[in-house]
Amino acid sequence: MGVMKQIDRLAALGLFDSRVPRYTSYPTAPVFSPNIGLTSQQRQLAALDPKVPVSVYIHIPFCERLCWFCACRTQGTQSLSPVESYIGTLEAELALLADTLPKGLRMGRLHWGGGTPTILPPALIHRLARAVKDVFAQTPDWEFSVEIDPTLVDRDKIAALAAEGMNRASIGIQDFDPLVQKAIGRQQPYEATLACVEDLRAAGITSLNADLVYGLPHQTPARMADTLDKVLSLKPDRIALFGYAHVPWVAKRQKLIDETVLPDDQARFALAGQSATAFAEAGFQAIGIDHFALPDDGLAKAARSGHLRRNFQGYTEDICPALIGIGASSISRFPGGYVQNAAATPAYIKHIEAGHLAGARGHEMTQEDLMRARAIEMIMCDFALDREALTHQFGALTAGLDADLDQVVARFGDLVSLTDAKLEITEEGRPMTRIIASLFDAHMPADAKFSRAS
Ligand SMILES: C=Cc1c2[nH]c(c1C)Cc1[nH]c(c(CCC(=O)O)c1C)Cc1[nH]c(c(C)c1CCC(=O)O)Cc1[nH]c(c(C)c1C=C)C2
Ligand SMILES: C[C@H]1O[C@@H](n2cnc3c(N)ncnc32)[C@H](O)[C@@H]1O
Ligand code: MET
Ligand code: SF4
Repeated sequence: MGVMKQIDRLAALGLFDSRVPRYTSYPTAPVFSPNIGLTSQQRQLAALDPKVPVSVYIHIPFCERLCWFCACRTQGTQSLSPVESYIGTLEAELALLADTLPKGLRMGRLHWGGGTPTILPPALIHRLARAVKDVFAQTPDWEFSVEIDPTLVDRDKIAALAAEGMNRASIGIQDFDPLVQKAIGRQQPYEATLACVEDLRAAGITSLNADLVYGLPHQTPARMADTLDKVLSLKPDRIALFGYAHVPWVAKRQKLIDETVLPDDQARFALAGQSATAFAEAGFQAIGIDHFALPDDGLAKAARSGHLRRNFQGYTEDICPALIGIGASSISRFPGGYVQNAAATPAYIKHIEAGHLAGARGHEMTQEDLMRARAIEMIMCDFALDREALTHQFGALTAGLDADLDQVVARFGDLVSLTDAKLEITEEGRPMTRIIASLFDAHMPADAKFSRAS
């Protein structure tokens, strides 16, 4: 089928009109309830099995510059004093966690995200790392990943992170074109990014991810081609390519984006396709809806063996069943549900200073929720819903999906195939993945104002 024909068909099925979640969790964070908070958090932390290692996520909600396109929970600061005081609050939260968690719990993974963790000077990097390691002993195969802003990092910071054990890194790039950068309020020279990558490799980083965004103002095929060349010349192991989510009603700073120069539906679709082709030609394997990885990278191996998972950071090969989120707006995932810390930094600080943890919203999972969460995760990771595996895990409950499966087939026809064993999304149907996943979402709010599906 020609490109135009495929796009028309997908458009008629709602590709450009649908507003659906990205399913980094199910249920998604917007439907968490304020009735599930501190009490649930304390109970679920205390109930963790100390023999099973956890993942730990720490959120640093500060940046030196605020990029206009960005929908992350973060605030701009020109001074280090709120950052230093925030590290003190994280230390206090970690001490509260130590009082609540079972003794002997270890971490298999540590991730620092944001915002911009590399806003921390070396002394604060060491302080925070020490506070985490005081509470969580490390497993022998412990991994430590950090989100790096190439324009706000230097050799001393990289050396400090490496000394604390950082072995993976993710750098923000978004786009290298000067006109695009100007239109998103983000200046980032290629040379500075290259120097950062060289420093990271010299410091022993074996897995390097680069974040890119398509659908930004002024992006054209020619400018994108140049960005893609530059990104590939940095030799990342993984690439995340996100579709620009324009949600100025959520992220107020996006009001600075000139909507008249945003690529339209067809142009966005073409930019995504052009990028995927360039990555494939460079030897990258496509992973899920928005990631690419070299065949030897752990993410590609996990995808090939059916062990890819989805969490708040996107796709992962992380197998730890629990994730403890620390810091403002961080979400913890427990075997029985989710709890999110107070989202605004001042509110988060108030909770911790009052001497208790900061859980403010959440969701406790029923068996039905757990079954649907796994079904949606399978669709997002494998483009397939393995009915046999689900039935093996959840028994008769899985029959509750039959009506949804019929609806998917009725709506998407030969873009999917359904057998007793599994539902599969065809290559051509893949752009519809989030929309198909949403048909299994029993918590989808009627008035949802999510970002677009394409
Ligand atoms: C690094 C930044 C983050 C990205 N996702 C998250 C973070 C911290 C996780 C996250 N994103 C949203 C929520 C919900 C509630 C909240 O606390 O704000 C959480 C926990 C919402 C959200 N994120 C994006 C949008 C458009 C929204 C609003 C609702 C929706 O449309 O789903 C956009 C977005 N954020 C990130 C990416 C990669 C991305 C879009 C591709 C990173
Ligand atoms: C953590 C990563 O999330 C991506 N990111 C941040 N904000 C948005 C948005 N509005 N739309 C798409 N991607 C976004 C950037 O690529 C960043 O590096
Ligand atoms: N803040 C960093 C950057 O923009 C990391 C990615 S965005 C959370 O480069
Ligand atoms: S893209 Fe990174 S540096 Fe820019 S505002 Fe978002 S978190 Fe901060």
